[in-house]
Amino acid sequence: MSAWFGDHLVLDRVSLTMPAGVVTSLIGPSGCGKSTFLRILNRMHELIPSASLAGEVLIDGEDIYDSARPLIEARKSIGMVFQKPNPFPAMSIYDNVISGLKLTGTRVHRDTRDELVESSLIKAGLWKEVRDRLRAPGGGLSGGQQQRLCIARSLAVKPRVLLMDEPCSALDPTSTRVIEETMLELVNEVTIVIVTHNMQQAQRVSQQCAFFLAGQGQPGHIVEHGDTEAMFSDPIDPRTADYVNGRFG
Ligand SMILES: Nc1ncnc2c1ncn2[C@@H]1O[C@H](COP(=O)(O)OP(=O)(O)OP(=O)(O)O)[C@@H](O)[C@H]1O
Repeated sequence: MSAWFGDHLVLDRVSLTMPAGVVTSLIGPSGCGKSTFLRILNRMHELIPSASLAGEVLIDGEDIYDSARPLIEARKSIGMVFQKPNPFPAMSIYDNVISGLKLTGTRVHRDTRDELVESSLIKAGLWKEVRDRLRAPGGGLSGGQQQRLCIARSLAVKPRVLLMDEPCSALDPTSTRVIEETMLELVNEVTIVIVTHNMQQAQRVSQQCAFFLAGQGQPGHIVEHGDTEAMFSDPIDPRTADYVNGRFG
């Protein structure tokens, strides 16, 4: 993929395979295009008026940008969780979980709705804390709980891929740990791609890692990608070594 804002090239011919059943982390200094890359993966980049792109995003060999494929299909199969938890604050916890179904036009029979809410909250690691107050507003939960509610909302649509843009950067260490555990449990059924500035987090949660970098006035590109452990212990490129060891960025 290449991506622009106006005539500013921000990603230059970036290519990455993110295998199913694997957590891939995207690391790199601020402004190198990680979030842009992530937003391209579920067609959110095109919501910005000046944004354009070239290339393709293949899932099972089919391009999500194929004009014959409805946009809603990509949004349903590729969910996203943002840096700042964004549940609907006045909406109940229950309704928050199923809100994505309405937005994507997914019909779920009344009888199975309770089950779906429960299973989504269990998968997001929140069920035990909210089972007795499902009708309370989502905005009444702590920051970490709200983020897990957002994960449950994404999971209720049964996505194949979950994109996470610095999902723990606004959270305390305990909530962060719970979300990291949730990610490791989910990865068997949902492929996860996470942007993180936290090198320990990248090492804890991801099996594959990609290091993005943009030189002065240059577009972002991938310097190196591969097995996370190898990238941290024995990187190929000296710039990767400097970054993962905290010498810049
Ligand atoms: N809406 C926008 N309009 C114009 N330029 C943008 C927009 N969003 C991002 N950019 C530019 O695109 C480049 C990549 O930004 P992006 O947010 O993808 O980087 P990032 O690596 O995710 O940064 P960070 O780690 O700080 O979140 C930057 O030069 C940024 O200024």
